[in-house]
Amino acid sequence: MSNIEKITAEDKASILVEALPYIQEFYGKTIVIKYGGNAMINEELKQQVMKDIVLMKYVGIRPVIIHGGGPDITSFLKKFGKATEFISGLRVTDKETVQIAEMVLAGKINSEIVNRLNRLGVHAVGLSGKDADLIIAHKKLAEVHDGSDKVQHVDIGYVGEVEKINTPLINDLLDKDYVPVIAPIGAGKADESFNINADYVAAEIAGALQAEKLLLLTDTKGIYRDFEDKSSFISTLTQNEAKKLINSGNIAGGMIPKVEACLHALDSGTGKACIIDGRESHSLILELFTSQGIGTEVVR
Ligand SMILES: Nc1ncnc2c1ncn2[C@@H]1O[C@H](COP(=O)(O)OP(=O)(O)O)[C@@H](O)[C@H]1O
Ligand SMILES: CC(=O)N[C@@H](CCC(=O)OP(=O)(O)O)C(=O)O
Repeated sequence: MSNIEKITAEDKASILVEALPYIQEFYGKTIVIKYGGNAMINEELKQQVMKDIVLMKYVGIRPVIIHGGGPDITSFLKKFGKATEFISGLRVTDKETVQIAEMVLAGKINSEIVNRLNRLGVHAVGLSGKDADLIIAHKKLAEVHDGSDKVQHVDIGYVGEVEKINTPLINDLLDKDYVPVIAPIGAGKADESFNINADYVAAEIAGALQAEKLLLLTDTKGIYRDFEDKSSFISTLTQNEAKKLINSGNIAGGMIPKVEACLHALDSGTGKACIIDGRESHSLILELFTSQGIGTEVVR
């Protein structure tokens, strides 16, 4: 007999009733979810994440999905014979790379997520930053930390920084009951495309919408003081500690944009920002509808 079969009818009812205060708290609220490429591991997990989003929608939450797809971009670059390089968690992006990134993010991953959500009974709409100028962007330089207080700025090509979000478009879609699914490609003013780290896009959108929460789904339990030491898990990370850990190199690679994104989202009016484990079954509904705090909450 599986564990779920051992749960009595009374247990099942009390699990549902325990969710009631959280359902009331989030009813009508906007929650921005960043669905990272490293959390898109297998069919079962992908489908669980989709079901969690559908459940959120059906209990009256306004979910907005920003997706990544870094590992898929890397494997397509390889097929085209192109190498991958990251600087401070950002992909070095030449003209061909931005075309491939746009093809993979807007063409492949976005439509896959939209289709899955629609099959599960919500009306999802896929957008890239170019649709109705959803994301206007300009060039971003990478910041390289060398352990001292000095920061070096490095040109990494067609990597963008968000300049403006078409907030009314997202609100219109939410008001009409659609679930927006957004690919992190920015529209440049000279007709160029920009590849933007999805964490930054999610933060800008969470701020623009004054979202209740920003949830970043990734492939670790959250943030560690020392990534090699699993006993150094941090459940609440302050801005001061974040800065120290980035400067010392303890927060590195793809975790840097995530932490910066959380701090920016909080600064621009998002209620809460959390990094949670997208590899854990139903991490979204556990985070939202139970008292079980999972992941790392970033605070000012
Ligand atoms: N201090 C840290 N705590 C947790 N993860 C860290 C830390 N420093 C670096 N990382 C790395 O950041 C990764 C998450 O970023 P990334 O691979 O870009 O994920 P995603 O595809 O979800 O955006 C983790 O898998 C881990 O390797
Ligand atoms: C500039 C930059 O790094 N862009 C990212 C965009 C995709 C992304 O953010 O994907 P994940 O969320 O899966 O990491 C990239 O090219 O990988």
